[in-house]
Amino acid sequence: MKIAILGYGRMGKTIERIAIERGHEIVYKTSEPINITELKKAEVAIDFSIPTAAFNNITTCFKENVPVICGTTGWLEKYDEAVSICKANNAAFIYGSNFSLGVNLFFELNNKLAKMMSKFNEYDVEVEEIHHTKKLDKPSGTAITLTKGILENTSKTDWKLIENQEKVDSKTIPVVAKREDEVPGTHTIKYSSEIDEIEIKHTAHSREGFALGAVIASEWIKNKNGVFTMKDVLDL
Ligand SMILES: NC(=O)C1=CN([C@@H]2O[C@H](COP(=O)(O)OP(=O)(O)OC[C@H]3O[C@@H](n4cnc5c(N)ncnc54)[C@H](OP(=O)(O)O)[C@@H]3O)[C@@H](O)[C@H]2O)C=CC1
Ligand SMILES: O=C(O)C1=N[C@H](C(=O)O)C[C@H](O)C1
Repeated sequence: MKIAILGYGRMGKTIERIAIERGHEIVYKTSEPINITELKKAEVAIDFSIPTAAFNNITTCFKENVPVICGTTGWLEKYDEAVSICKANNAAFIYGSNFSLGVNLFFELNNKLAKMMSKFNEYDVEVEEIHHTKKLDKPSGTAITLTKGILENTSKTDWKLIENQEKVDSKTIPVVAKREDEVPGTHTIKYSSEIDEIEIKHTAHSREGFALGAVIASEWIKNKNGVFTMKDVLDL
């Protein structure tokens, strides 16, 4: 396939390598606003850019009828608007806060565990994410997806990013975001009672899984219209 890479940073470069290994051609790569003539050479665009650029990038692709895989996080307040523009243009779109197979399995496990734990009030839940110090957004998109999974499956009603070990009320999920040198991405869900703790954790060892998932999603979306998720791609 002919692929455009929007955002040629850490992820863009990893995606380029994996896409070429899988027989694809990178026809356009940029770290600047889109050049439409260049974009039109592509059969699919993969956006791993920055929070302030993602919405413009993906909606430009919708208008030019280039399917988009978007992994950029930190712009989700505009997700619903993006979906409307996608549908209005009969375009194709996948946003994923995390494209790795492991994390998408972890999302399912998190939902199931939350549902199970919802019957037991003696446990408090906490979400923690750790990422490298160059990450622009906080909490991570993955932590937000995990938190939404807990909200959908328990009686919790809200979440809050905790900066200084502050306490939250019993209806709110505390989300802790830590930044450490080169960490690619670690997410932990912890249920604690007076008696014990139950913890599930996903640790990414590199960016390979995110990039491979994004390339697989771009292969999957070919000849499709509509708004999809990695759950559709992986048939989970
Ligand atoms: N969904 C997932 O599985 C994953 C998502 N991510 C997310 O992907 C995004 C990118 O991460 P990462 O590669 O580590 O970040 P980087 O900072 O390494 O890369 C971002 C790139 O986007 C460029 N950029 C700036 N403005 C634009 C623009 N208008 N259009 C296109 N590109 C632009 C930056 O250029 P410059 O440096 O010149 O500003 C930079 O090269 C983040 O939001 C991150 O959270 C990361 C890993 C996995
Ligand atoms: O910025 C990153 O690096 C990552 N961002 C994504 C997120 O915000 O969840 C996915 C992954 O954890 C790495």
